[in-house]
Amino acid sequence: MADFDLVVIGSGPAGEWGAVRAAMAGKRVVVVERESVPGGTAANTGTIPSKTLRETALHLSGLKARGLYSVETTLRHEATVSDFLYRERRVKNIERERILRNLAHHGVEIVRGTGSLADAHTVVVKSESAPERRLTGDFILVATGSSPYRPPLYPFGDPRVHDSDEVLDIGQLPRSLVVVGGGVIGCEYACMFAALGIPVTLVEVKPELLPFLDDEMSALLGQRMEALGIRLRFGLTVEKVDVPSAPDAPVRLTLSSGETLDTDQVLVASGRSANTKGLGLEALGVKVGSRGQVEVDPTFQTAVPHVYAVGDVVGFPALASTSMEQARIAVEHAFGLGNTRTLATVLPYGIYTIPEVSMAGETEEALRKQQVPYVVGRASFASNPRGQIIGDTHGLLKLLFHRESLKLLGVHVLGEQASELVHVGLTALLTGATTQLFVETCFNYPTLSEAYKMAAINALDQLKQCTV
Ligand SMILES: Cc1cc2nc3c(=O)[nH]c(=O)nc-3n(C[C@H](O)[C@H](O)[C@H](O)COP(=O)(O)OP(=O)(O)OC[C@H]3O[C@@H](n4cnc5c(N)ncnc54)[C@H](O)[C@@H]3O)c2cc1C
Ligand SMILES: NC(=O)c1ccc[n+]([C@@H]2O[C@H](COP(=O)([O-])OP(=O)(O)OC[C@H]3O[C@@H](n4cnc5c(N)ncnc54)[C@H](O)[C@@H]3O)[C@@H](O)[C@H]2O)c1
Repeated sequence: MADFDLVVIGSGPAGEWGAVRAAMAGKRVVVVERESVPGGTAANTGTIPSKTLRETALHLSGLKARGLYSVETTLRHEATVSDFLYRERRVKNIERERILRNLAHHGVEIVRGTGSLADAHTVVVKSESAPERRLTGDFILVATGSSPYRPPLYPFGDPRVHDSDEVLDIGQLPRSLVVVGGGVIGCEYACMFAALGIPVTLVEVKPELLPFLDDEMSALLGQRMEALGIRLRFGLTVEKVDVPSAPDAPVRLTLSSGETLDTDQVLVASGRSANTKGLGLEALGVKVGSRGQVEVDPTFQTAVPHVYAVGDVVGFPALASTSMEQARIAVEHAFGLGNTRTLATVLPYGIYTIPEVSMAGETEEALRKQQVPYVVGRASFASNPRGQIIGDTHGLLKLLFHRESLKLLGVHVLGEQASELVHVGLTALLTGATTQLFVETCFNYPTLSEAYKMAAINALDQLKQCTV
């Protein structure tokens, strides 16, 4: 008999929730983690730290007060790096403790060390502080996550050049910053540093920000980022990086256009690679892609039936939210638990820029491509009493409905609380709701959620079907 029913490699959101789901069903579970702290990217270098820093940046900058009092406040005081990082350190420690409690509460053992697969049922764990261990399991869950991709052009290791892990260890706030990559990480950090009053330039090789967003929302986000003081340079890449030896001298980046940018610090956010190196997956017959991502079927089973892989290690969408769900589905599939067979068909995206953007379902561009007839309903936060009260007058809720059935097809929000607000629309999408749901629902007043009713009425108005 194997030592465990399930051996999990990695204690990020995928590993934690996969382990807990199996343990809740009475399975014997062990989690192998190579770091001295649990929680992976989500707790330590990604989700939780960056979202905490966003709140700190908003607080230190007094930015929220600007909309309320129409005053151009500068920083409440000259923020130091320890001001900036103080809450980030606190919140991530609390999250690490929560994970340890959660695993202990469900009787999940944690083994410290780097895991690799010796065969399809055996994980070898190596660490500098303990003898090698061999853990056998009926099933193996690979949840090893991802790491920042480091293009060879950049001299990482220099205190002025960071990836998204190292930016959490900066010695001092930059006097100016160039962010390379206008993906989610690049946009979120560009906004945070700009909110602190730091001049930020963002260089993105594509012609727009976050092309998976609805075009209107992507353009609106770009406008709001420019209003925050961020210089957006699209369709360009960095071709040369000169880092002078004098620590105070600026770093010089030469762009593909020939333009040069002198900057105090650089943040490179040009994608991530899956953590599969040294795991021994290929030797077992498990396929991995160009950035290391493991190939899985919709139940997250690899080519080796009792080896599953979930979270960032399988690539897109590479979110903490989806990683946890993938782990639940994999474990339920492995042990024949529950009824869920695949990941939900509609997934939300929450982007914690300033302002936030969130979406679920289809974009206008996708509907046009599929030749689906649709009508758009918009409600601006400026015409929403709560929007006026909180001073967020640039926000927008945009709903896409099928032109004939009036079924909701897509929800897009930009503004304060967008990543929370989207859930009303997400639930409506998952239940196949139409405009009727929003028109007939009594929303709390004054709230931003009430914008759903206004957007639905706006859509009906355009079809001349308004009944209210
Ligand atoms: C800056 C940033 C901001 C983000 N913001 C958000 C957000 O707002 N919302 C959102 O949903 N997602 C966000 N993400 C993405 C999110 O953090 C990841 O999708 C999520 O952490 C993936 O979870 P995971 O469990 O697959 O991997 P990870 O969290 O990376 O955990 C993997 C774990 O496996 C361990 N490990 C790796 N190899 C081995 C080995 N051989 N042996 C033992 N242990 C090993 C690692 O040490 C790590 O602890 C963000 C990411 C970044 C970088
Ligand atoms: N709120 C959230 O959900 C959240 C927040 C942060 C990160 N994440 C996750 O983290 C992952 C990684 O994010 P990321 O932003 O690093 O990667 P990404 O792949 O999403 O974006 C990288 C961007 O860099 C650009 N780029 C690549 N090389 C370039 C170059 N040489 N010059 C200029 N631009 C270049 C790409 O065109 C792309 O837009 C994402 O998959 C995302 O799911 C999620």
